[in-house]
Amino acid sequence: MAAIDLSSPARSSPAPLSPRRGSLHLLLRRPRRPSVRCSLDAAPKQAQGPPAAVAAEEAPTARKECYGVFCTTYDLRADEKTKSWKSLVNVAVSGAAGMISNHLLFKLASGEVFGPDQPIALKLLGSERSIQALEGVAMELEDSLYPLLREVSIGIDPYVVFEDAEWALLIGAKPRGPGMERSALLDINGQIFAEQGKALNSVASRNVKVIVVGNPCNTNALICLKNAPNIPAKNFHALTRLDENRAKCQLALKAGVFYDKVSNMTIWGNHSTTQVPDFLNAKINGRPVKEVIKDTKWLEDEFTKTVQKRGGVLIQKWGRSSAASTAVSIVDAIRSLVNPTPEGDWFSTGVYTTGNPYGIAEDIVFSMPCRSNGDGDYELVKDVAMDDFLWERIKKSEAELLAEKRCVAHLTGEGNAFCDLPGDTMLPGEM
Ligand SMILES: NC(=O)C1=CN([C@@H]2O[C@H](COP(=O)(O)OP(=O)(O)OC[C@H]3O[C@@H](n4cnc5c(N)ncnc54)[C@H](OP(=O)(O)O)[C@@H]3O)[C@@H](O)[C@H]2O)C=CC1
Ligand SMILES: O=C([O-])CC(=O)C(=O)O
Repeated sequence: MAAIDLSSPARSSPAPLSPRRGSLHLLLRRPRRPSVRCSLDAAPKQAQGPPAAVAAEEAPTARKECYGVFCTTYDLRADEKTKSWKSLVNVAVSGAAGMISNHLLFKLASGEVFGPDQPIALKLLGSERSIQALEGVAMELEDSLYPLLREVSIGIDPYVVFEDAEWALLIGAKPRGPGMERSALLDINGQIFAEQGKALNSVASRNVKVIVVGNPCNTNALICLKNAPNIPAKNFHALTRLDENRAKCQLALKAGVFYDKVSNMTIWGNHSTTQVPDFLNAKINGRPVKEVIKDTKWLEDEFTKTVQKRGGVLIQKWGRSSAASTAVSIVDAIRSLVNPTPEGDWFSTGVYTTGNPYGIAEDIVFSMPCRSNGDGDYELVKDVAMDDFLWERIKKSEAELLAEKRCVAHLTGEGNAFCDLPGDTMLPGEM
């Protein structure tokens, strides 16, 4: 159990009668469920009475799961300002007390991700290790007075925290420590993602969109989707948007243009040092990169390696891995799915390969170029050029992912694991 004192006076004090802007729930183990909610779709009877009083009458046992003064609810439809808002979106975040989340959560709550008329419920997953810190995160969210942030809950059981999640941003994962074999990391983190996949399968929205950030993110995403057979495999993503952003930045620097002039940037493959930043299809000012940057040697060697190892160089400078830019790239990844892709452009995301038009091995999670019409779904881009240089590198990343997959067969329901990982491949942060 989490080290939380549910009998503390702060949590057992009566719910306040004055309306509040949000609610914070503390979620522990099944079968406890929060039943006091702040909702835009409040039932009509709630709309008629004093909201806090209704909550107190209907959910006496829920009170103990609330956190201090946050145990209240109210009818947002009664408020002129919020009447035109969309209905609440449920966003679950794991590793919510970690560094990336510390940037991301405030962006989500501000409205810059889902839009200014999209109220949001944040469901934060921590662990016994982090639950105190998570309370601190939730308190900071409350103190930020974000109008769109209508519900915050924290907990350590994914079966509770992921309930009804429409987005699951899976960030929490054990970092690879000194001397730890990559196969051990795959196993430890794979178990986390297998459990979270099962939890999503049981309790999340049937159309939940899942973005796996925790490394090794491609194989973690594969494990997660294999453990969630009732959720479309297409809904699972491994975050490679940070790599795309890094690649755009390097091309812009070399061409002497601002980075908004770089488009059609694909990262192919694994979020590792075998990833392939594609300069064959990318464009600068609408022209093929190779027409603008004539230094082919730079593109093939320096550009490719710089992008592959950017994370590691940053760790050497900072002493920790990219957190702010990763959070920004998660925002970009979500925005690319909830807004139509600009005409002629695309974005990169690690997705399930089954049915891909490129000839990449089926049944792995591989970063590829995608477009969206803004409904949360995507299509793979078909008209991309391929040459020997690009294809050779794609095959190397594919081989790495196939080896990772063999290594986690025990977690994907495919028999006994057999680990023969290529020795020269690493996470971007390892070098
Ligand atoms: N795909 C990408 O582009 C990128 C991915 N990453 C990856 O994102 C992940 C999170 O990074 P960041 O937020 O900086 O990391 P932090 O170390 O700050 O946070 C990671 C969180 O993971 C959780 N965790 C889960 N299991 C364990 C475990 N066994 N041991 C320790 N912690 C665990 C912890 O939360 P709790 O105790 O609550 O579970 C912790 O708060 C890492 O895997 C990192 O490699 C980082 C940058 C880019
Ligand atoms: O290896 C890490 O943890 C960091 C990482 O993924 C990156 O910077 O791309």
